[in-house]
Amino acid sequence: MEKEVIDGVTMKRALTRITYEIIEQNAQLDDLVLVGIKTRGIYLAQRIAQRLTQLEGRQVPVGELDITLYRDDHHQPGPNDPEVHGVSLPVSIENRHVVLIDDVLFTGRTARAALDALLSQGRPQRISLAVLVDRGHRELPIRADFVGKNIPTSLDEQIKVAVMEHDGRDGIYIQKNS
Ligand SMILES: O=P(O)(O)OC[C@H]1O[C@H](OP(=O)(O)OP(=O)(O)O)[C@H](O)[C@@H]1O
Ligand SMILES: O=c1cc[nH]c(=O)[nH]1
Repeated sequence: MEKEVIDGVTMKRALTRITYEIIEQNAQLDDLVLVGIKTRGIYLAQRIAQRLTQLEGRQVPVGELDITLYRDDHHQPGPNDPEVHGVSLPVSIENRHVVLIDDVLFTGRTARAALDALLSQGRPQRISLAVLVDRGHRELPIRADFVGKNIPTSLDEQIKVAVMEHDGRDGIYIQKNS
């Protein structure tokens, strides 16, 4: 059974805070490119871009990465690395500051695959990682630069982020794997 741990209003506030932090760290918003990781990271990237426009009056390009986990058991960390299926970047990332955006950071394997995919497209000046939820249990030396919520979990739990655009509601939920 799933339990709501963060409601939609609090989730929106966390995204707004991440947006402010990105602004603070980027005097030159001209150099910024946001890249969302499928599925929900793409919607979160679009929302942060919209908020940036509202707050700063600037349009920031948003790209997409399609990365699928190849795991025997989707709920447990496994030995197989995620696979990159698609990279869609609206502008060159050469010498830009790329902020990768995902909903959940767990083992870090998706983020690592995303870094590989980005670096195959050019040489950004810098790559940062923004996640709505850091649930711990890293298997690689990867950390997020911008974190919406740290939610400590056990390995038999799963974090589900719901976004209005895909799930018809906003919120963060935790459920026990059966
Ligand atoms: O740090 P990791 O262990 O790699 O886990 C994090 C990834 O897992 C989820 O993706 P999922 O494969 O469930 O795809 P989805 O976003 O399309 O649901 C989540 O959206 C992250 O991309
Ligand atoms: O709990 C988890 C782990 C990986 N990906 C998720 O979306 N949730």
